[in-house]
Amino acid sequence: IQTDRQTDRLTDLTFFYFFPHTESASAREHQSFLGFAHFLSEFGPHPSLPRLLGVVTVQTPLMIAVEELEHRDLLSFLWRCRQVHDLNLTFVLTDYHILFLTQPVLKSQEYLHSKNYIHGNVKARSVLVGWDLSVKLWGLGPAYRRKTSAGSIEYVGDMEMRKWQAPEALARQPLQQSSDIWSFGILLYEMVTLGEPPFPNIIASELLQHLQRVNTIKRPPNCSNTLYSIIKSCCQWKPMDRVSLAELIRKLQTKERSTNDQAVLRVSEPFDMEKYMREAGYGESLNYAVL
Ligand SMILES: Nc1ncnc2c1ncn2[C@@H]1O[C@H](COP(=O)(O)OP(=O)(O)OP(=O)(O)O)[C@@H](O)[C@H]1O
Repeated sequence: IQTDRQTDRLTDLTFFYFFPHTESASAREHQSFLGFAHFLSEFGPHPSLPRLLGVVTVQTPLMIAVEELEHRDLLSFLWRCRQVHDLNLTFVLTDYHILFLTQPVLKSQEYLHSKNYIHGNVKARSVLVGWDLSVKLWGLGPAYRRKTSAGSIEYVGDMEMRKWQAPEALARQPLQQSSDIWSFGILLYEMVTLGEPPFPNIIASELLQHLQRVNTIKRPPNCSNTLYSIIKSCCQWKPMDRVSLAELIRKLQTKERSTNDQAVLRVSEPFDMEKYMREAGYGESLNYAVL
């Protein structure tokens, strides 16, 4: 871990995490911030993870500096892609983009799994998008919290994570690598719908019972057969029935070469943040500060 002596080398393409956030931050939170920095440094560089540029440890505010990805998180990027009339933002997404943009997410999952980590928080908000549409997987907070809870059974306490979680996680069983595959299927759903919340009509606390009945996620409107079949191969109730990571990467690569690049994904309804928060499950935890 580097010290603040390195900061003058950092460029303006740097995203900083600061500590403390509040004056009442405890010593435990201080340790946890440094622990998280150390956790990030253990991964080493990978093309599909944001680069850790340095950490200020010797004086407050403590800082973690990571490579900045200019379009920020994929969820807000998807919302901006709805505004096709906005001349400053001329991105239009097709199935091709979905197949192409999500492959780095799988590559970073593969890397984490090879190091015996489960990401546990795969969703559009955990993915960062660069100016050149490079994509990197972030959102490693829950993986760190699981590591520090020393092998106790991980329970998805946070309501706002539930809509992305595999049934076994909702049922308070330990996460498996294939739990990340389920969440990847939900991420594809978010992309096809340009950032709609998954399971919009189901209350997050009742999602497990819902999945017990239907076993998978409903086809989103306008979703192609190709994409829906990939989503379903990820979102299988039984972990062992889910497609493997290697197979999924192969599938995406093959489909990317043959898919229709013409049909632009669109959403007719204007975006409504309050509705999103409610339907994504944030409303139940009253955590409106997250976005
Ligand atoms: N390296 C980065 N480059 C650009 N934007 C970033 C970067 N890291 C975070 N952001 C932006 O800041 C927001 C908050 O990031 P942060 O990592 O604090 O998320 P969080 O809600 O705490 O996530 P978690 O689910 O990991 O707890 C992200 O949604 C994203 O828009």
